[in-house]
Amino acid sequence: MSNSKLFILDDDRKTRDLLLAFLTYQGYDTTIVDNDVGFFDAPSPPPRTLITDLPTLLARMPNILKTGADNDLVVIAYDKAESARILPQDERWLFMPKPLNLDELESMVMRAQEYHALSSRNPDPPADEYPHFLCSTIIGKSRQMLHLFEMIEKVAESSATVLIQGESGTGKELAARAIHQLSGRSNRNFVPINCAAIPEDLLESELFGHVKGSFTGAYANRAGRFEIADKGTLFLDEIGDMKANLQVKLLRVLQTKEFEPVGSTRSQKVDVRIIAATNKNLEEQVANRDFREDLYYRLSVIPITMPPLRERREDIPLLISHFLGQFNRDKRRLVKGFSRESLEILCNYSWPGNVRELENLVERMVTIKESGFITPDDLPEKYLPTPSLAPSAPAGVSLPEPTGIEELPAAGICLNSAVDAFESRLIQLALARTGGNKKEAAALLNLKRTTLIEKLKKKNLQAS
Ligand SMILES: Nc1ncnc2c1ncn2[C@@H]1O[C@H](COP(=O)(O)OP(=O)(O)OP(=O)(O)O)[C@@H](O)[C@H]1O
Repeated sequence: MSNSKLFILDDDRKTRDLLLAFLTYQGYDTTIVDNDVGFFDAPSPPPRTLITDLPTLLARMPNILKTGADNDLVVIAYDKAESARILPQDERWLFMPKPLNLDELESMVMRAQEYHALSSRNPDPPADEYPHFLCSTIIGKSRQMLHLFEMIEKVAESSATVLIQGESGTGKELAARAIHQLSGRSNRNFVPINCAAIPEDLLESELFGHVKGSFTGAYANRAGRFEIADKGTLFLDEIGDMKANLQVKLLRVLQTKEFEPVGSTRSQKVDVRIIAATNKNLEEQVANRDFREDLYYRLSVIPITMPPLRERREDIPLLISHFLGQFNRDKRRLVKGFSRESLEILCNYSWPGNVRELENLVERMVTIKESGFITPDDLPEKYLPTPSLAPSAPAGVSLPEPTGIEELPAAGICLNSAVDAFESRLIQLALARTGGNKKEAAALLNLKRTTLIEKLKKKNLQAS
C-alpha cells in the first residue's frame, strides 16, 4: 500500500507550514486543510489521517467524529501533555504533547499508516494502492515481498507441492501458513512438523502414525500427521534434515498418495498438500548425495525463495513499527518508537537472524524501555556500527577539508543524516589533528570539552 494522504488542520500558520514542510520532506503526500467545510462535508477520497492541534480538534469534534465514523479516520492531536485524557480511548486517537517533536510525529504517522494497512475494517485498499501485508501476518512493501505476495496468491490456487527455501527467520512458516489460508483447504488442518526437532526413530511414527504394539510404548493406535492433515496442508519444516530411509518413504507417499502406519501392512489413502521448507541449500545437498534427487524434484514443483532482510532494507521500518505496536499492546507499554538515529543504525545492520532477530530485538527493547523513544544508547552493542577514527590519509599527508556537497543529489538527501555525518567527520578530523586530545579538539571545534565528550558518546565514537 502506498502511504495514505495526510491532512493538517491547524489555525496557526507557522505550525502547519512546519508540519507540511517536514512531512512532505519525509515523502508523505500532505495537504493543509484551510477550512474544514469541504473537507468534512464531501470528503473525496475519504481522509484517513488527520494531524491537528487539540483546541482546533475540539472545535470541530462533531464534524470529525462524523467523518471518522465511516472510514476509520486516524487523528493525531497535539496539545499540552495533560490534555490527552480528553481524547476517546481508541487506537485511532493518537496524542502528542507539545512542544512538537518531529521524530515523535513521524513515528505516530507510521503508526497511523500501519493502522490503515492492518485494519480489518479496511480489507479492500483502493485499486491504486498495493497491500503492505498478506493474510494480515506477513508484512513487507519491498519489491521482493510484493513479488512474494503475488506468488503466494497464485500458488494457493493449486494443490501443487511447494518448496520454500530461505535463511532462518525469513518467514518460511508464515508463507506456508498464508498459502494454506488462501487455498481451498483453509477450512481443514494446517499441520506443521519440524523434521529436525524430532528424533529420527520417532519421526516415522509422527508422520505416518502407528498401530498398537508396533514398538515398545505403542499402547494404542495413533494417527500420524499425514492422517491429521488429510484434505488440508502438511508443512514439513527443515526437510533438509530428513534422514535417507524416511526420504524414501516420503517419496512413496508423494507418488502414490498412500502410506502405511508403523506396524501396519494396510495402506491408507490420503489427500494432503505438501509444503516443505529448509534453510539449507537443497541443490548442494543433492550434489553431495545428502538428499535424494528424485525427492528434491518431487518437492520443488513450485520453488519459493524468501529474501533475507538485508536485501530488503525498506521493510525494516515497517516491520519495526508493526512489532512495536504489537508488543506495546501485549505488554501494556508506551514505547513511542525508535529515534531517527537508532532507526538508521538498524536499517544498516546485516540481520543474520532476519525478521526473527528484528522481532526479538523490538520485544526486548519494549520490555526494557517501557516508554519514550529508543535511542542508540538503548541498543545492544552488537547493533552499533564500529567507529573508525583513524585518519584516512597516511601520516604526513594532509586530510582533505570537509567541504561538504556542492549540489543537491537528484534524488534528494536526508538532511539529518547528512548533517550528522558531516558533524562526525569534523570531530574525527579535529581528533586526528590533536592526536586524540579531546581538550584541544574541542578548542579547535569551538566546543566545550564536555560537549565534545557528550557528542562522542552519543555517536559511539572513540577518541583513540
Ligand atoms: N514478513 C514478516 N512479517 C511479519 N513477521 C514476520 C515476517 N517474516 C517473519 N516474521 C516473524 O519472524 C519470526 C520467524 O518467522 P518464521 O518462523 O516463519 O521463519 P522461518 O523462515 O520459518 O524460520 P526457521 O527457518 O528458523 O524455521 C516469526 O515470529 C514470524 O512471525
